[in-house]
Amino acid sequence: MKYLLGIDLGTSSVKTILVDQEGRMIGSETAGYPLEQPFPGWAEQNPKVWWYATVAALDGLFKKSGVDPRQIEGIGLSGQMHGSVFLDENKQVLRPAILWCDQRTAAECEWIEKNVGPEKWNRWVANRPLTGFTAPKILWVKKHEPEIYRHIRHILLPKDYIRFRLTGELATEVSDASGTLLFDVVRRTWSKEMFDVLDIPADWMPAAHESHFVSSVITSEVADRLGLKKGVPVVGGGGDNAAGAVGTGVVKTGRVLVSLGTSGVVFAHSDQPLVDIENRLHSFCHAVAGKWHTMGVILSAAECLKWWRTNVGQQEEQIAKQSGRSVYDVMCEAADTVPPGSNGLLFLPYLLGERTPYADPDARGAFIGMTLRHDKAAMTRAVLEGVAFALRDSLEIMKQLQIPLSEIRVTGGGAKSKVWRQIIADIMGIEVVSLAVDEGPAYGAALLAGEGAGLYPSVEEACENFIRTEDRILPNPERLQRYDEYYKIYRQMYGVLQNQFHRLSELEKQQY
Ligand SMILES: Nc1ncnc2c1ncn2[C@@H]1O[C@H](COP(=O)(O)OP(=O)(O)O)[C@@H](O)[C@H]1O
Ligand SMILES: O=C(CO)[C@@H](O)[C@H](O)COP(=O)(O)O
Repeated sequence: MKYLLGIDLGTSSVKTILVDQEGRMIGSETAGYPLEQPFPGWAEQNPKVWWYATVAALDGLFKKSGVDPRQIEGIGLSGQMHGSVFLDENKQVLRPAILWCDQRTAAECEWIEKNVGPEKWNRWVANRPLTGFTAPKILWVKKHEPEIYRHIRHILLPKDYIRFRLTGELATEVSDASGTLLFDVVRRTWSKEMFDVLDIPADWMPAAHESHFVSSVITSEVADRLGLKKGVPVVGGGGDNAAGAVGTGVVKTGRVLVSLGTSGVVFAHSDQPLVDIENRLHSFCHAVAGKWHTMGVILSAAECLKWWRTNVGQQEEQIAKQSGRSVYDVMCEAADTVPPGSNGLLFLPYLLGERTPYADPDARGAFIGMTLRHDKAAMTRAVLEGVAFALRDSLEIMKQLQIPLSEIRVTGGGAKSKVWRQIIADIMGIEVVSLAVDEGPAYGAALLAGEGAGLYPSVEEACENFIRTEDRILPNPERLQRYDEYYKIYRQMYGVLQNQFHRLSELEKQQY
């Protein structure tokens, strides 16, 4: 039997999975790491920590699965997008990576807005500048850390640092490159014009390949250390959402991916490049060769539930321990006893600022409409609903763009909750499908490795052969109607509170 390895470098942990050539999941292992927030709005991680976690997870995976690692025929990578890893001439890490949810680059985005403007950025890179994207981070380092900037010779995206440690090669692929603001998404190549106007050396970014392409093989040292055979190919892989779309079979028009990870994503496949000229959504390359996708991203999705659990979930932790269940299951079951609409309570999930549809680093979260009747269960339900309302904002834009939306496939940690899946179906008004085996981006990365290693003729065919749907949840018409009323109010709340959010952020920053 031949095996494939998928590695997904998430924001909270790295997940490694082993898949056999028939697409069956053989085993998985994760290793976590912290998110550093040294200043309000900043988010960083040390790339070396990613690598140590990856090696630890792979050691655990091989030990647990009992599979001889020498039977592995290909490796695929996926990971959190947009983060920047700065390397010097010796390919040493110069500073912690600045992540996708880091909000420090508002001034750099403004500069790009003034000096480039929508007509050019739509023509060159199909996307507007956003604080999470890579190029503004480079400009920030140039201005605030000139000593570091002087030493930069290479810039990598997070998963591509793992590729570098596995293979010694500097490379990326089109889906992740799309989120740098330096990539011509329509022509699937780097944009010389954007490098020139931002005065960023083009040779700092690595070669960008199609996602199934094998650009390199593992080094002998890595083969020896991990017990792999020499020369195992590593394919391009994908940004976590594009790889997640492959891993859930979102490789056809009409299928939509909703990801409930740290961030929340609504992702629609497209056969042609579809540029939202108003730039409300991202227009990126898909990890499927010659295909694209349109995507809305909220910065804090399942992270809201994690935040809520961390701060108020001690009692639920105890119950979970005693009953051998996940604390999230305990919390979601309690939320299920509360009627839709949480008895008139709304939650705005902008705990990390926001991206879609409000590109606002200083947006903040809120509970709105509290009364003495509201208890913890109602507030938990409001958190789940608030995330779903925020995702519906992206779906509404997709409807305006006439993107076909026939079925939602859910993935990410939050998708484990049937209660949350039902809320998504009832708020979005579209059937929500979960998968028999949901390993999301890591599985997509493994299937891409299978195409690259020549085990499958195409990743689309592998998806159709191997991905099985399990649970189908239809929207309940009564609840949908009730949620429509709540959504009308939800939509107004950001506009109402925007100025107050900004003032609060200013006051908080003054204390540092
Ligand atoms: N059973 C569950 N029910 C609801 N939410 C869950 C459950 N298990 C995990 N989660 C949520 O999923 C999150 C982790 O999601 P994941 O997709 O692994 O994140 P990332 O890829 O961004 O690191 C947790 O923080 C938690 O909020
Ligand atoms: O910024 C984006 C996509 O544009 C995020 O989706 C990141 O890619 C992080 O993903 P998760 O760790 O939440 O999966």
